[in-house]
Amino acid sequence: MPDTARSTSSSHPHPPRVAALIGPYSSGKTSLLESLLCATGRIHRKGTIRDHNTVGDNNPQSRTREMSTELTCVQTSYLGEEWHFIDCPGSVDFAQDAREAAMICDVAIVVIDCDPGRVMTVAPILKFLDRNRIPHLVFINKTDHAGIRLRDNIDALQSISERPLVLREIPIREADGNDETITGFVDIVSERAYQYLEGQPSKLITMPSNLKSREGEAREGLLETLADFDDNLLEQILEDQTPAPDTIYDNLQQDLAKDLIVPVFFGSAEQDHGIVRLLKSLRHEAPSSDVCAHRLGIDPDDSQTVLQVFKTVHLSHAGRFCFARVLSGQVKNGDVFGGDKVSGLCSVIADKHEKLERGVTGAIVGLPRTEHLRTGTLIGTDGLMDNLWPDPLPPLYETGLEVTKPGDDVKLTEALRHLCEQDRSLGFGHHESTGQLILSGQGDIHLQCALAQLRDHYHLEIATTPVLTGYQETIRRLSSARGRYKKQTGGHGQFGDAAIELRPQGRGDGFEFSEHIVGGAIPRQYISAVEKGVRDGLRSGSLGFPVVDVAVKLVDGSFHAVDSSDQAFQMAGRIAITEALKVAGPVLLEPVDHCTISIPSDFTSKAQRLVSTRRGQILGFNAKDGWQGWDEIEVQMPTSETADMVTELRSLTQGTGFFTRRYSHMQELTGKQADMVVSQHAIDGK
Ligand SMILES: Nc1nc2c(ncn2[C@@H]2O[C@H](COP(=O)(O)OP(=O)(O)OP(=O)(O)O)[C@@H](O)[C@H]2O)c(=O)[nH]1
Repeated sequence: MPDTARSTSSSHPHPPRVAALIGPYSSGKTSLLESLLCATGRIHRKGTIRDHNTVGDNNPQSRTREMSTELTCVQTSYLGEEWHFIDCPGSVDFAQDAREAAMICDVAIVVIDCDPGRVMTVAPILKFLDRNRIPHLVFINKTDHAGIRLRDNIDALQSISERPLVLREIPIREADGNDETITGFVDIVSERAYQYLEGQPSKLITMPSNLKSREGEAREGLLETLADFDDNLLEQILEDQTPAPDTIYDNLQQDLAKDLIVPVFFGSAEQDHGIVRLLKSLRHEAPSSDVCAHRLGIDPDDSQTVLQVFKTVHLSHAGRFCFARVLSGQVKNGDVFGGDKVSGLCSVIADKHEKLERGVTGAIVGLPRTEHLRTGTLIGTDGLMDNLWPDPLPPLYETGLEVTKPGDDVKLTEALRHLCEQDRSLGFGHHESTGQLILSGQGDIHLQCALAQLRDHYHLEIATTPVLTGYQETIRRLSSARGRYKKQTGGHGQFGDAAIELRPQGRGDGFEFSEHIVGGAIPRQYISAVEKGVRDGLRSGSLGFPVVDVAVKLVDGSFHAVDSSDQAFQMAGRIAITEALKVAGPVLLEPVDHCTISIPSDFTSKAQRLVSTRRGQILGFNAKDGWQGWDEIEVQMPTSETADMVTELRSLTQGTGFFTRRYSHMQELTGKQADMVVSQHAIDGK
């Protein structure tokens, strides 16, 4: 295969390096992995997505959905150097896995579709890489179609990338009917031209004469960008000197390692176009693992062995199984990390685990049966270390869960704990006010995959239920009522009599109980029983919901020397409050969330419309801090409207919009909507 980069190869091969294939949904990451593995000899025949026989996407969920739902790590070697490629899911539903993988990689290969209309979908990924200073390059995939306009893609991409893009090659085109197809490329550092050949490596050809000026222009652009970060190079350019190729390569290597530039390549994973070009650049320019180690806050020359765990799975044959990158030293069986003694160390090649004697610095290793390690753990043989690992993505979508077989609750809790360890962006818990068991995640597909795992791996039968809203009720008017409880059934009777006044309190002021009993109308020992009865009665008001923000004053009553008891006064309190509530102007309260919606500015007006159709109130909007080209809208919106908002928000914003939410306050709900809630509640309660 022709060497499209430097012909000199380093006399000291690099220790293992890690490249994460990351990018929007369906941009071709799994196909690119297949192509890279074939080009490096790890596999001899490429599988296809259509035939469900690719190395990546090898779990049942991925195969069925024809989309990646989890990470695939594969080890290979290229020209004597070890590489670990990680195919990351592209769907926003599985973004957590992609983020964890990006954190430990030496370079992220951002794979995008060759479609300027879809470029925006990569914006959140670029933001994540930029914010965490993760070196990355772009591979524009699917350039095998006719009529491709690379320039439009690059312009659109530059408008969302904080780092300057550096074009590494330009296309050679040939007429194809009314359109043109890309038939090769010119490497603008070596200034060599290559023609793609079907099923074979690209062929070195003479540079087409009509491309010379375009190539010169592109090269000038590349040098100018590099000179922004190197004064010597700037001087050479100003003095009209031609920099030596090694100077350019050194700049490319250093600037990528410092995450100052984003080199751009193009090709076709399906046709194997541009793959060797990409591999050669990775070989020469991707930083070593010490850059990643520094980024994660450790000294790679530390005398201890240090591991960063980036993925946890639960396997039937290996218990809790952690994927970790060795950031310093060498890991071997018998080493102790915190409370965990390494045993059964293995390499990870997709779903195959092979015994490993030692994992050297830079390598990805598998650690079976761990007790204490979790995704995000940074740990050395001397113990736990401080960590710069990002927080998990906040939940955006929810469903209610119920086991259909009685007695499965404990098993379900354990299974959910496993799933949430595997994917930190999943969560579960009982709703504070409704008590409903809620599973939360990033979107509908995310939760569907979790449910499929509960069914297939944990053999649990689960029903999903709509998320209940924690409605409450309160009152508008003062009222008063008397509750008399009297039973005479021979022998000891029951007698309690309590008169109360009920008044509304301010929103959020809660419940208050006081008494103004004079002349011993109710003996003191029964007053707390009345209060208990009142509190019981407030659990379900006249609309059927818990009553809040009311004050009750016990003002009068009577008792019987023999028949009165705690129980009788509790009943009296309960009757009194039920009667008082009926005439106090009951009103429904619904919970309201404060949401911060983040969207690229192009979509701000669409997002504002979405807020108003969902009964939201816009409190203001601003440019999103540190996110050039993005806005942030502050909103108050009923909780019942936010539960599934992400689906609509994504469809309006090419999958880029997201939000955070927190409970804000309760607000009155009246009219038709309130009537619907009350009548539905009455039906459900029956
Ligand atoms: N024409 C063309 N199609 C491609 C190319 N690469 C991938 N595809 C097709 O694009 C679709 C998605 O490819 P995948 O490799 O599964 O994409 P992905 O990025 O791994 O998908 P997710 O991980 O689910 O985000 C499949 O139908 C591929 O056959 C390419 O270079 N050219």
